[in-house]
Amino acid sequence: MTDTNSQGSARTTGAVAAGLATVAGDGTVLDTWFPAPELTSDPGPAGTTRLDRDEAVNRIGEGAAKAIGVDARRGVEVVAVSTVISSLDDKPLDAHDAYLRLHLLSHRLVRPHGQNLDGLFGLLANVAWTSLGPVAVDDLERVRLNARAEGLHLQVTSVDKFPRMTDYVAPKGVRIADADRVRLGAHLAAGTTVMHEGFVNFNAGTLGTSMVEGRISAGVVVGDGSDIGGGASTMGTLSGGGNVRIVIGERCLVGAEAGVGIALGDECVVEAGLYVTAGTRVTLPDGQVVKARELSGASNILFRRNSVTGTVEARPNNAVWGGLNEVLHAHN
Ligand SMILES: CC(C)(COP(=O)(O)OP(=O)(O)OC[C@H]1O[C@@H](n2cnc3c(N)ncnc32)[C@H](O)[C@@H]1OP(=O)(O)O)[C@@H](O)C(=O)NCCC(=O)NCCSC(=O)CCC(=O)O
Ligand SMILES: O=C(O)C1=N[C@H](C(=O)O)CCC1
Ligand SMILES: [Mg+2]
Repeated sequence: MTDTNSQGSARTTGAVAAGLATVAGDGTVLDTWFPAPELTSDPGPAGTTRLDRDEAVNRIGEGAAKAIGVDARRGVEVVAVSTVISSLDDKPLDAHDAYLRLHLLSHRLVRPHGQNLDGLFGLLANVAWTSLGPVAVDDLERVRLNARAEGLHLQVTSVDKFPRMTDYVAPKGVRIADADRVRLGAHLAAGTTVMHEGFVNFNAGTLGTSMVEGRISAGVVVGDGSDIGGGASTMGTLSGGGNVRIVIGERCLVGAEAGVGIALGDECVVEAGLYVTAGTRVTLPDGQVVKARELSGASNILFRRNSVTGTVEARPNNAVWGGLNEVLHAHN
């Protein structure tokens, strides 16, 4: 089931959304939640403006009237905003704009790599994500005491630049066994199941039905019908020197504890426990040895480490792994 909502080449489009932003005492924007972002070809000038109470109710709903205002316990003010992105090709302007782009991904309005995210990390504050909502890291101990004073136990689920996706967007047709494992900005197509060991970073995710028991790193895209086995790794490009953008094609199986540092075409299998890096020397059926990067994007290959010789081999993929177990995806 390939997701049809996503617009892979939305680069000339803009976006508009009304949302609720949390602003710390020093003016830092901690987050912005946009419940119903929209793409538009006629967005108007880029930027964020504050909405008054009536405008907020009109654009966001009745509850917005109560949601906005000062929250003394957390030392923040919640404000209603309207954010416009003139062109998704332009880099993000500020934190509101950055949050809107993350929402566009998780709402499946834009596919990974379908918009400019240059400078994103620099625009996002490092935030304490708590059971009472976002808190400025420097205010955390004071807020903890404020909570205790009211008999509340403040839970801090993470201190990070990205919140978990499901606190902002819960896309339909998706199961996520452990919500902490999926960051806002993940793109999960209907039919995707993310098990506890799975992980999905921002600007990454699935395009169709998939079982995700391994890690989908920032920028990695997994095609329809593919399975990322338990603890499997897809090599990232943000840190550690990886520079190949990983794409997993359709109906692939990346075995448990395996890893991929090259793109896979369709119908490929990587044996459990085998990490295929771009430089791995791979023996082909005719005895020729090539670097795995030369096979990047090729279809119908089974990669395995010969358990007798230790040689990594690429063979025609005759391993009929049977495809996804439909029962695990049909009723998401
Ligand atoms: C690589 C494959 C796909 C191979 O499977 P096949 O069905 O093609 O092979 P097979 O039937 O086992 O074997 C076919 C022939 O090849 C031989 N053969 C197989 N692997 C070999 C190897 N590495 N080296 C040398 N020979 C090998 C067999 O002995 C057999 O020989 P003869 O023909 O002479 O008899 C598999 O081993 C594998 O790794 N599957 C991944 C499964 C997986 O990890 N799924 C994700 C689950 S996720 C999960 O489990 C979650 C749990 C967790 O969290 O960890
Ligand atoms: O989708 C599920 O639920 C899965 N359950 C299996 C399990 O619990 O072991 C693993 C695969 C997916
Ligand atoms: Mg077999």
